[in-house]
Amino acid sequence: MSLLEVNDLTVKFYTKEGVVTAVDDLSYQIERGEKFGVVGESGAGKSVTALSLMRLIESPGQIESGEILFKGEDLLEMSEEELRTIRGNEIAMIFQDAQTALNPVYTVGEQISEAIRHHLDYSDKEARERTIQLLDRVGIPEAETRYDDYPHEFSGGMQQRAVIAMALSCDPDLLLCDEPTTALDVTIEAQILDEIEQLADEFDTSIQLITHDLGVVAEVCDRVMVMYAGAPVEKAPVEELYYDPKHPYTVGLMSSIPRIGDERERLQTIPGTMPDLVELPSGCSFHPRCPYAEESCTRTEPKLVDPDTGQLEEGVESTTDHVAACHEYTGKLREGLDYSVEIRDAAAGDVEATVANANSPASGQSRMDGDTDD
Ligand SMILES: Nc1ncnc2c1ncn2[C@@H]1O[C@H](COP(=O)(O)OP(=O)(O)OP(=O)(O)O)[C@@H](O)[C@H]1O
Repeated sequence: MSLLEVNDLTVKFYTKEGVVTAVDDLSYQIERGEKFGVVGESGAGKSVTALSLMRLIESPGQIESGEILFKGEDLLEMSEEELRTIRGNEIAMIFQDAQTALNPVYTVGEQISEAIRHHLDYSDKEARERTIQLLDRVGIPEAETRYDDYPHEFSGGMQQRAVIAMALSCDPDLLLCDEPTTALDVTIEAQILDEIEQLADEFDTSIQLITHDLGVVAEVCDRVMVMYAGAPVEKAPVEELYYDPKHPYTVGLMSSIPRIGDERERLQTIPGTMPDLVELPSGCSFHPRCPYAEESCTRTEPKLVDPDTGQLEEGVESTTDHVAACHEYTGKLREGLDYSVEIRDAAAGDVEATVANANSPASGQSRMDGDTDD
C-alpha cells in the first residue's frame, strides 16, 4: 500500500469571476520514504493540492470529489477530530515563509517544545531536551542558548531551519514542503535543501516538495509530477524526466532552469501565461503556448499515457513508470515533437533541454501561427 494515494481529486473555488477549477481530477501516489516533487508555474494548483491533503481548503474553495488515502484511510471521510491527530503529527507542512509559521511572542525553543508536548505527551524537561537536539540537528549552532531566542533574533535561513525542526519534531510520516527555500538566498537554499533531504532519510519521512524550480527537484527528489492548469502533464522518476522529458511543457520548464552564475530572475522563458482556470482552452490546456500544437490538440484533451506504448496511465502497473499527457504518444500529432536534450553536468543537476529547431517551447513560435487552414 502506498503511504499516500490521491485519486481523482478535484478542488474548485467559487469566485465572483466564476468557478475556478484549481485542481482537476488529479491522481498520484507517494511511497514510504519517497521524495516526490510537484513542479509547475504559479497557479498550476500545487499549493491547493498540498492544502487539500491537510484539509485546509477554505471558503470559497471546496474539495469537490476524489479520495485522499493516507495509510489506506480516506482523509476526506475523517472527522475533524481524527484529522487533528494526523495534522502536524503524521503529516507536517513547511511553508515558504518561515515568519508566518513562527509566533513572534514566544521563543523558538518554547514553540517547538509546545508542539512536542502537545503531540507526543512529553514532560517539559523531555520536550526541552528533544527540542535542543532537533535545533542542533537542523544546523542551529549553540542550540541550547538559541533555544531562548525569539524568532526575530534568527536570520531567515535560521528561521526556516527552526520551522523544519518543528515540522520534524513529531516524526511525521509525510512532510509537505511548499516552496520551502524560495525566500532564501541561493547558498542558504542549497544548504536547507540538503538538510531536508538528509533529515528525510534519517527520519524515514516521505516528502512532497512543491516548487516552480526543476533544479530544486533534481537535487532532492526521486520522482516528479509536472502540473499545468490544475492537472498533471507528466510524471516520471527524476532522472528520466531530465534525460528524456516527454511533454513540451516540461521541456519549456527545463529550458528555464537558471544556470549557475545566472541571475535568479531568469524564469518564465515559456512565452504566454497559464490559462484562465475559469474557462480552460479546449482540448489540451497547454495548446495555446505549445509550439507543436496542431488542430487535434485544440479538440481533444490528452490523457496521461505511457509514451512508449500509448497505454493509459490507469493500466500502467508500477508507480515508477513514466507517463505524459500529449497527443504525440497516441499517434494524433501529425508532425510530432522536435527537440533534443543536452546534458551539461548531470551530477550538478545542470541539465538543459536545448531544442533542435526554431519551434522550441521557449521560442514563442507556434505551428498554428498563420496556419489558418487547420
Ligand atoms: N483563496 C482562493 N480564492 C480563489 N481562487 C483561489 C484561491 N486559492 C487558489 N485559487 C486558485 O487556484 C489556482 C491554483 O493556486 P495554487 O496556489 O495551488 O497555485 P500554485 O501552483 O501553488 O502557485 P504558486 O506557486 O503561485 O503558489 C490559482 O491560480 C487560483 O486561481
